[in-house]
Amino acid sequence: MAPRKLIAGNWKMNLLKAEGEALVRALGGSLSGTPKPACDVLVCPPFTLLGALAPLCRETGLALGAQDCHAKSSGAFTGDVAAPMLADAGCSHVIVGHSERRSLHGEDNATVKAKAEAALAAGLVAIVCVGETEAERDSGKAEEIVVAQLLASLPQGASAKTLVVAYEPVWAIGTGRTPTVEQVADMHAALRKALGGVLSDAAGLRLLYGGSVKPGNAAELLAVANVDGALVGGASLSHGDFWAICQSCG
Ligand SMILES: O=C[C@H](O)COP(=O)(O)O
Repeated sequence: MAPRKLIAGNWKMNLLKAEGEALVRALGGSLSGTPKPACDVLVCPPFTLLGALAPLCRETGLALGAQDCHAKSSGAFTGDVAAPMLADAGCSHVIVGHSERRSLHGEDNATVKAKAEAALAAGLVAIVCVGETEAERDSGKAEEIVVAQLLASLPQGASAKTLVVAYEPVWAIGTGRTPTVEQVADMHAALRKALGGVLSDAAGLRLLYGGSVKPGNAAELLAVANVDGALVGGASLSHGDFWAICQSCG
């Protein structure tokens, strides 16, 4: 049986406290109404808002996640945040290896794997992101490249309960462009197959699609085989848009 869908909002470096609280209250209000969406809903605000939003999320049934963590559990790493600190702040999830971390902060697969292992050790679910650049897509080898990226980024000891994988084509992030449903289906099938070779419960692992998910394309993308949810950037900053995407799960 396919896993229950997960719609995750990655706020990136956006929203101040009052705006974040208003968004979480609005989402919580929608979640408590009917009909209930056929998905779990996760918000990933900036670090500074986690403490303030944790009680609100708990009250309203929203899951709370962070956008990154350090690979070490403590130490002299000025400006970084450790996975146990995120758990302590009330997070259940953390995104690691987002393409913006990979490209703007030079994070390679080994770093992403170490961060994901730190997340698991702290009791968090790691959302490991992978995806090809436009040049890699044009080379005709996108599936091969992304599968290799995933296998090199996977934490030791992961299971469907502790790991989520997000496929985000770099060229689709924030651009308004999306792959065809066939391209998404082929990539997700390839990722599921590769995961099947290393995890005994790969069938139950959530594989998210991310990259320009909007209310207008969410239903089509979420209906693709092996797509178990979405990682939403820009559209997660609007209650109306994000909630419409959640409702697209059925
Ligand atoms: O983490 C989210 C992705 O980077 C997608 O961002 P986007 O929905 O703004 O394209």
